[in-house]
Amino acid sequence: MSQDLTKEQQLFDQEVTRIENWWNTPRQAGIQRPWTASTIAALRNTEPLPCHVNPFALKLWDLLHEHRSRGTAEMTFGATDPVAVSQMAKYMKTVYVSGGLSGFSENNYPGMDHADYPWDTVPKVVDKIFRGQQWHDQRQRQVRMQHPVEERATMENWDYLMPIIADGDMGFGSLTATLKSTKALVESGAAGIHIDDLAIGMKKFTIGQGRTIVPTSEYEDRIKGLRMQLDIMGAETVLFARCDLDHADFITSTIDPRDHEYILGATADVRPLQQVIDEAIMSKKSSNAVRDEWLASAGIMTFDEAVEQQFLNLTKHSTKSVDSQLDGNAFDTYKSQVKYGTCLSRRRNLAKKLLGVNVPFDWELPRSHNGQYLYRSTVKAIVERATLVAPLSDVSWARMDLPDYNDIKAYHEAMLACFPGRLFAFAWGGEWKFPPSSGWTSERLKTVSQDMAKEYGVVWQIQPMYMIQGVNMEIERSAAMWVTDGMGGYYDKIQRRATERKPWKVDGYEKMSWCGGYLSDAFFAAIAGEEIARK
Ligand SMILES: C[C@](O)(C(=O)O)[C@H](CC(=O)O)C(=O)O
Repeated sequence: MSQDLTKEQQLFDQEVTRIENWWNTPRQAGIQRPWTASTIAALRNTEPLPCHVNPFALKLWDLLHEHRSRGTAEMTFGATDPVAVSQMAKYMKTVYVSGGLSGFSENNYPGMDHADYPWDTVPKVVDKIFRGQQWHDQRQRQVRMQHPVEERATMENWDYLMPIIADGDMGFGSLTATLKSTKALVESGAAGIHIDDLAIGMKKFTIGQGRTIVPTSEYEDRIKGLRMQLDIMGAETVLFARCDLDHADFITSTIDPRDHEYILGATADVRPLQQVIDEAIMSKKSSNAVRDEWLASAGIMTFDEAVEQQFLNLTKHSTKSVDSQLDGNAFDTYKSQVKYGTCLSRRRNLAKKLLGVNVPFDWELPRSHNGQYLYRSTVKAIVERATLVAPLSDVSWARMDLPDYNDIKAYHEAMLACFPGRLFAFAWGGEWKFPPSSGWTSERLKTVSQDMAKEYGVVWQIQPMYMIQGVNMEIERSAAMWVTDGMGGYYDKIQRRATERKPWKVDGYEKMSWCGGYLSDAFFAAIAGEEIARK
């Protein structure tokens, strides 16, 4: 390489200006970055590759904003098969690539969604779908161009090039893994990516206890990592900041004071939970039963609750001498002095000063086998995390399992109070019961998607993996039919119905257009020198 230092600096400065100009475009202007354009320029290649996903990402961005201004939502579901996606294009404008579904259907070692599949599983599925979409688009265009203009008006014309939103899970490890998986997703064709605050290797939704989140600071770093990689690539990819704190039972560490308010400790004089469980296992007792017993006896609560309990005890059992020292408003004073991010030791000191005694509380005692700390999830904590990462992300998403409608409402209202006009995403689940005790009525359920779009701006709503139940039922039906009715059944129930569909479907079913029959013929004809387009 030549050593023209002036030229090198000039090119670098030009790149910095290009980045600054890009950050001033309407799509980028709302993002508040903690780094400068020159930092990003220094992390770019000397000749950055064009980002082929950008038209799709901008299409997604516009679509979400159109929905926001109309008060409607894009409804889609997770798919891993490009053929299925080609049919979805008739009704929806985006497609979701679910990690759970990919791990279950695109993996040689399938299993429940513990995000334990190889980190490049989702990028590979995105790549497959992206290429499939391009091919369907090419196939349709070629069929249409075979017909004169006036005939084309009666033909189908689908937009197969639906922006893909991909599951980035928890970034799959350290920050460098987050950067790599973001890069792979963007290169594969992801117009949107979501990333969450679950702990790597600890995603577990199958049994009662298990959801583990990382500290706030680690979540913030993941969002920063993803955004920084998008900046390095010059990618318009939409960043969905998902927060999985709802129903979380554990947090991996106490390092971030912003989480201290929600970490649970034992207030009774008990032995460490894990020690008790280990002994139970040795003596062939049920660890679950022992655990439940321990939890019931340990006085598990947050530190603030322990302070309140101590305050109530002191006031109830106060003697004259204690009474004279204890301010009757001590707990209110305590509450007014602890703020978001006040660490445990300051809370302890303050409580001691106001109550005159040490408040018993130990968050080490309930730690789990893997060292996680017990955690109490609240809507307030979700809002705090979502608020923190909102300026760096484009869409907020509170992941809620078996959600309480009142929580959904409280979360979105709190966020909108800080960020009016914010875009939100929401994932519905499978086999949820929607009980009235959680704010659900059959009336509400009927229109909840539309209502959430209109009232809160939840513009992207998905059924992430569970639509596969519908697909399974169709396959089951076809399998039963084929086995009992054979070719006669296929002819009558599938072939005839597909080919006789009116109006004529470009997608197919005639002359094998759905599997590219026309397109192959066109290749042969063009090579032979025939004109294949009609006017
Ligand atoms: C959206 C999700 O990430 C997925 O992989 O589809 C899962 C879905 C689920 O387990 O219900 C998730 O929400 O974590």
